[in-house]
Amino acid sequence: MQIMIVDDERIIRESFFHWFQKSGHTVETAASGAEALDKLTQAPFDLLFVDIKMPGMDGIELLAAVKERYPETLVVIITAYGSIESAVNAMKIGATDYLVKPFKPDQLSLVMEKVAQHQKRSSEYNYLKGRLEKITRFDNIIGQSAAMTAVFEMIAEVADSDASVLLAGETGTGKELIARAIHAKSPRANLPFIAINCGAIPDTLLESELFGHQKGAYTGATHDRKGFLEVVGGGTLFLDEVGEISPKMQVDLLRVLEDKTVTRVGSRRPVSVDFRLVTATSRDLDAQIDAGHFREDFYYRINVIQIDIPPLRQRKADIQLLADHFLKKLCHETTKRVDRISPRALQLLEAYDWPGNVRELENAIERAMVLSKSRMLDEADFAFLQPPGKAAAHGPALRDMEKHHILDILDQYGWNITQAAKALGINRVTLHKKIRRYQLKAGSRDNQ
Ligand SMILES: Nc1ncnc2c1ncn2[C@@H]1O[C@H](COP(=O)(O)OP(=O)(O)OP(=O)(O)O)[C@@H](O)[C@H]1O
Repeated sequence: MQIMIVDDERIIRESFFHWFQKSGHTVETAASGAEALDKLTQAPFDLLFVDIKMPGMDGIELLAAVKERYPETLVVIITAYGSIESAVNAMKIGATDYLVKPFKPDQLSLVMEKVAQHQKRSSEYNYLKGRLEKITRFDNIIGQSAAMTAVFEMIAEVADSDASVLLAGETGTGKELIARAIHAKSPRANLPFIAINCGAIPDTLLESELFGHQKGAYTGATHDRKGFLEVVGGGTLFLDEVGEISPKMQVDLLRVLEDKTVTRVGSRRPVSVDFRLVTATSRDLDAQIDAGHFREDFYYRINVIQIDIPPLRQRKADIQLLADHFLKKLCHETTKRVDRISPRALQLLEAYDWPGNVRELENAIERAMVLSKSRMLDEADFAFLQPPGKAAAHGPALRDMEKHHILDILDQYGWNITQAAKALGINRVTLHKKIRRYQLKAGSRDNQ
């Protein structure tokens, strides 16, 4: 065990130190409550022996602070004969046991037995908690908020059918993960799952990727090639950012969905196809329809069932679970031993806005872990997260200026993404990312 002795009397610290070191424990000492708290921020401790009477912060105050910040750390109170009452009070606020001075080694052994029993009970508790955690995850999707539980239920309900599903949610909310879960729970689970990000591929390439082409259809088409609509062969086709598909291709896809046949580019011979369609969007398709960028008939075809995935800031109950999950996952993938997040750091994570949602949380945990020097991630490890509202305190932030400039250019080019991206000197994918990040919409200038 990692043990710390907190006592202002050097002789007590030293006698404990030798006794525990002989028993094979790792021991640290601190001469005051403040020193103990400082050491706790540097490394985790399993057990603290704390003298009640100390100048400055006394043992009871230290106990309260430890229980608040490090609830898993056990505390044994050391008290003088005659002040047992305060030791009993200490037990009420979370001490595991108490030891009366002066004491003999076998009394210390008895206390250690009690500590061991306590640890056994808490590991049983953690085991049960682990089992509960299994219930709060659904096919690798973590969540315990009411919103995510409703999403899990929807997945289970729709998986069996062949109905087209539209997943609507901001970037990084887990749409692809959910699409994969729908496929994994469906009767098509043993057939391919193909994911295509329609926002990242130029239109002509997307056409040839989806529909395939006949030899000679264009320069460079040196042989016949099947598109994904054929290759998917009975499986699930996931079209991410479906709002980016051009109106022409929407018509072509609508035909495929109605006829269940596909005609390769440059060919006239239709081939039968079979697949289940799952699509996702981070944009408001209703607004896109109103703006004339998205076809209503195609929309109804892909949106037989819609699952809305709420942004992370609207399901704070999931943050701790997700943060622990990523911590465990990253620990497993690296050699770094970081296994806890301090309660204050968690408070900070819960207060943050998460514009990039779960993906941003995963990246934040990874970044904090790489830089952290202790086994526990603390508030300071997440200093790179801008607290909500802080940017506004110093006039318009760079972020706001960028947002308004992009909106100006988009309006100027009638929301033609290709032309606006060119004018801004960035590529289309980057522009789409910024539109999503700033949640820009046609006509949203009026609400700025
Ligand atoms: N509920 C969750 N549980 C565990 N991991 C999650 C969860 N939601 C998202 N993730 C993880 O966050 C990352 C982003 O998820 P995903 O790619 O599914 O989001 P998305 O909504 O499809 O994003 P985009 O719209 O940008 O494509 C992935 O690494 C994914 O594994």
